Amino acid sequence: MEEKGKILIIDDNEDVLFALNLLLEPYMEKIKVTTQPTRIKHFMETFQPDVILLDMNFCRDAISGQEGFDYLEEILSIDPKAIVIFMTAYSDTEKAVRAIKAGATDFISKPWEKEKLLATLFSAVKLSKSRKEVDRLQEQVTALRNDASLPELIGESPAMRQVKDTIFRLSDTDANILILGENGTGKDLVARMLKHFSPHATEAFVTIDLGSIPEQLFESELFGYEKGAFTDAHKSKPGRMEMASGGTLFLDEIGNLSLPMQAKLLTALEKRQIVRLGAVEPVHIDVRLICATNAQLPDKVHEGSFRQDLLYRINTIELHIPPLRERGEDIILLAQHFLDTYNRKYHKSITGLNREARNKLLKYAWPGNVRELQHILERAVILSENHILRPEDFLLPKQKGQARDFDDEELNLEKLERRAIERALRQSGGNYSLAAEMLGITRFALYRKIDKLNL
Ligand SMILES: Nc1ncnc2c1ncn2[C@@H]1O[C@H](COP(=O)(O)OP(=O)(O)OP(=O)(O)O)[C@@H](O)[C@H]1O
Repeated sequence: MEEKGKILIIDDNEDVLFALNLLLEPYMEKIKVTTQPTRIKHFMETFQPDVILLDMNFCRDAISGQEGFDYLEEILSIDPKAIVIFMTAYSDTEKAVRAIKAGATDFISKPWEKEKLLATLFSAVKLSKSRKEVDRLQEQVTALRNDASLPELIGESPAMRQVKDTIFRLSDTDANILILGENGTGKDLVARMLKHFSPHATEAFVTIDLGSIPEQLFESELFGYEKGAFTDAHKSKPGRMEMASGGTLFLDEIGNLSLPMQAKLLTALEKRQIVRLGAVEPVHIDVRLICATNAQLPDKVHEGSFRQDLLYRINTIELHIPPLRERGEDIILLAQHFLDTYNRKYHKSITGLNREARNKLLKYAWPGNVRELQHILERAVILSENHILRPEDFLLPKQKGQARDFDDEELNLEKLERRAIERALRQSGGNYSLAAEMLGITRFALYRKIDKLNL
């Protein structure tokens, strides 16, 4: 079916306007007619026509067509992408050619042939709609690209070096990647890095946080909709998958997706096409998929709340981001990094953290990971009056599980020592010097104890 559009007709002859209105009414969405070309601007602003049908001569007996050219110029100065069709006298081919050169889209001759007139108008409406759609998509892509300022991924611990190596090794692939890690470990940042170092680096990067969109909006967000698909759909809108086409789609918190939505997502990924809500025709999509979750997806598969086939589709490569408590000195590197950031932001000049403050951060278990560290540093920078941050500048919540390693019942010294060493090694990310410092012994003494306890 041909697409209906809004047509503005400008002609000084009322009979022509009447006849055109009558003829076109069944085929068009809306029609406005006027004998006064001086009202062009008003109609363009209030009616926003898809196509303007413009007569060439307005003064009685005028034949030069110059007025038509003047009005065309005015229209294009208001909207350079306006679609204008000239109406010319039958024999005026020369003027018609001139009109196209001046920026008109097409012309029709008077008296018109109905079929030819309709065909010309339908293709003009189609052109207008696709121009508007392309404009909207381009705007969205530009906005998304500008948004992609990439912070540095800080970390030199073995676990983080491995993450960085994997990101670089994946730089020339298109494989679907599943990023796993606790909340706040940097999954979003890693997804952006993957895109930044991929063949799609300059294309769109579109994120959708499946944990935050209500179930009933899932389809319209992901697949888009056509005008009139539901009560509030006043105009058509592409979904996130369509916007990401040619680039990267980042599905955050994929573990939160309900089973019916998992089925819809899987179908779209398998068929590489989506159908907008209210549309009939499918749209081809070509996206590189990156997903992230803090959930144990294999457990969810086991209990029947996550589809095995969807897991296979999204986890071609799995990338594990370690919790902050296992990254040792990275905690200090990150603290220094956030200190610099917030010094700049709040115009402070705190130079660093003293030894006790560093130890306090190293011993804490960081359930909220890097995000929690970032907030703690921001608060410390704002509130501290010291030149160097001290332990009292960091108000760390008391942790429920903190005493578990040393529960009240346990008095056996060897067991206590073993647990303390194991915990220090875990928290230091396997760095012996740091673990020794945390335990308050020398590196040499630590080696001896590890040997004695057979750790
Ligand atoms: N290694 C890092 N270096 C620098 N900044 C980091 C690092 N890791 C995380 N951040 C910062 O910490 C904050 C939280 O990171 P991010 O949002 O990527 O975590 P996430 O794992 O996606 O969290 P969630 O699971 O809650 O979605 C962000 O401001 C991010 O820029």
